[in-house]
Amino acid sequence: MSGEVTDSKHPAEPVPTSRSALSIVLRNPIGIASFVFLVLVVAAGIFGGAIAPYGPNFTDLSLANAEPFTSEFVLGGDSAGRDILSRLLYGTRSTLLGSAVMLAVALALGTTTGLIAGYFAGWFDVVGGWAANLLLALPGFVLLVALYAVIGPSILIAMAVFGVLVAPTYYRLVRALVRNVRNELYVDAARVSGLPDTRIVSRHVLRAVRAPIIIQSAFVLGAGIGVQAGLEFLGLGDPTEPSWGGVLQETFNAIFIAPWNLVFPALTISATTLTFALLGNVIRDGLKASGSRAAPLSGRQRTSLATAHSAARTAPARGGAGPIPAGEDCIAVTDLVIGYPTSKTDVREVVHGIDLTLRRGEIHGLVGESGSGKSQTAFALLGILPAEAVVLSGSVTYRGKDLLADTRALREVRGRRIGYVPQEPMSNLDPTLTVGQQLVYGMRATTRVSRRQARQALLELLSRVGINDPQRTFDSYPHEISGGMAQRVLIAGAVASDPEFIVADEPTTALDVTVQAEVLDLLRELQRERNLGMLLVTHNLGVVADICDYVSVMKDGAIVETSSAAELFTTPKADYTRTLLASTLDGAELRGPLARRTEVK
Ligand SMILES: Nc1ncnc2c1ncn2[C@@H]1O[C@H](COP(=O)(O)OP(=O)(O)OP(=O)(O)O)[C@@H](O)[C@H]1O
Repeated sequence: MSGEVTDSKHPAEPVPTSRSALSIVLRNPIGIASFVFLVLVVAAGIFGGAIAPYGPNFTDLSLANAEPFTSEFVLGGDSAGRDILSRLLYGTRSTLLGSAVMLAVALALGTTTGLIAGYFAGWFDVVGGWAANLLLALPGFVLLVALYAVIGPSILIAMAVFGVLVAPTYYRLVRALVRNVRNELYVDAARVSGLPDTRIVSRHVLRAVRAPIIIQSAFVLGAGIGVQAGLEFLGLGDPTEPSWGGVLQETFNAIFIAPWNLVFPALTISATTLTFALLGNVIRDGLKASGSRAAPLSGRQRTSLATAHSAARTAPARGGAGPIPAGEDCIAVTDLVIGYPTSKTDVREVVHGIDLTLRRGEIHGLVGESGSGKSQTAFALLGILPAEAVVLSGSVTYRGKDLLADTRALREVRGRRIGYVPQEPMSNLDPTLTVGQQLVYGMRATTRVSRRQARQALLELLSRVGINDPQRTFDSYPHEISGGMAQRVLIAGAVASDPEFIVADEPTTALDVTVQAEVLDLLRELQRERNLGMLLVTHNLGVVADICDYVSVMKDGAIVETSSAAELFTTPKADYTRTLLASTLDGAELRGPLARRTEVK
């Protein structure tokens, strides 16, 4: 086998999900080329004076407008007889310095104000918005040219002013990002936990804005070099200092005498500008890829991973569900193995070859501690595993078809013959549509009814699932109904297509205790009325005792015991089941009252 297979107890190194900008650059050929080029430019900026063959103002009039590649002047001479290569090398430092000043000003001004406006909003946000709009509306280049009369030939001051003009782009970016982050629940949690705003900003908010700022800075640096060269080309730089734009101007003036001499300063400026843009693109693409979940494997990679994995497996850890019955009225899960790739050749197994049989008319509980693989099993049955998950082996057989292998068969039965009740009712409703719109849409996608018929049937169903004012709920948006109502709505949606089976993934976890009991009653009633088969995923043994007929106990991705609910509670077979039963508080001895403190210090 090409790669090592690891199990959940010995996980391999996780696929990295966030990387530094430098490591992203060094993993990409364009990134490496850009990085090397920029290192050379910076080296030229630092050591330019030492490596230049001549001084910046060395003049040999006999070499005025000398052609490139002469023995004296490698890149030719300008109209005053100065070496173009030496002047470019000397000019690199001022070019980089100018761009660095511009970037520092733009970053300091734009990022700080964007942070304050995004985080605290209020009047600062209003004033900041106006100021940013005003600065963006100014014609920057023209303004810099006009400023020449005031500030004189100082390219550093001109670039600092340009930094002020660029600051609004940072302001807008940072403000928008911070506004998104400040509404996140983890920021609220940090706030209520008493962290001061400065800590919240540095710990949570800055992290979110760091990557976009780096990307933006690459583009801004490129633009800065172009603008600086443009100003110097127009003669607004210091005439006594060599600069890239200055050399461009000098060679441009002699374009009809020595046209080739223009090529090298032009190439230097455009290649550096382009390199910053490429670097920005590489970092952006890299961060996008690493910020998303691990990239799903291709079909071929999945097949070879599954084949290699099957070969490496020794014995399936089957859950003891007994022989799998053939027949119309059941869903049979056989030897299901699910894993998550940790690389292209390695996989972490999270479900280890389980067997499970769901029959119509029965509620089958799937119980186990958190992380034992209950949801993964339920998702596999519905074909809604995360994109990066791989079904390494096994089958889910329904009416003679393997739903894992036959996607068409899966599409035909999912939502029609097998309904789904999710764990988080609110996040499973689209906030932009009314409850009625999405219920009608869902029902018409799975059954052949007119809009009017669907509406009528759904209003009756809403009433059946215990919603007091079906019409009002039907016309409401999800945020206008309670969590309990939302779960009833989803249950109504799941049974609207008259399915044979329902997969319910912890359907009461997100609800309060009284509503939980009502929803469980409702599920039991609907199951009996419609002779439904149900897979009920739960970590609550009380729920199992309440409504399940059969139960499978999962531990570490394997089923350790399957039996009737009555047997499970009276004669549990597996040690783990006994531990699980012993760990419930129900029936435990009451603890005595707290001892009074008699001593007062
Ligand atoms: N997208 C994913 N990538 C990698 N591993 C995952 C992913 N989703 C789930 N897992 C792993 O699969 C295992 C089983 O997860 P699963 O969600 O099925 O547990 P569960 O029993 O339903 O737990 P809970 O009751 O807390 O929902 C866990 O170890 C989990 O870390």
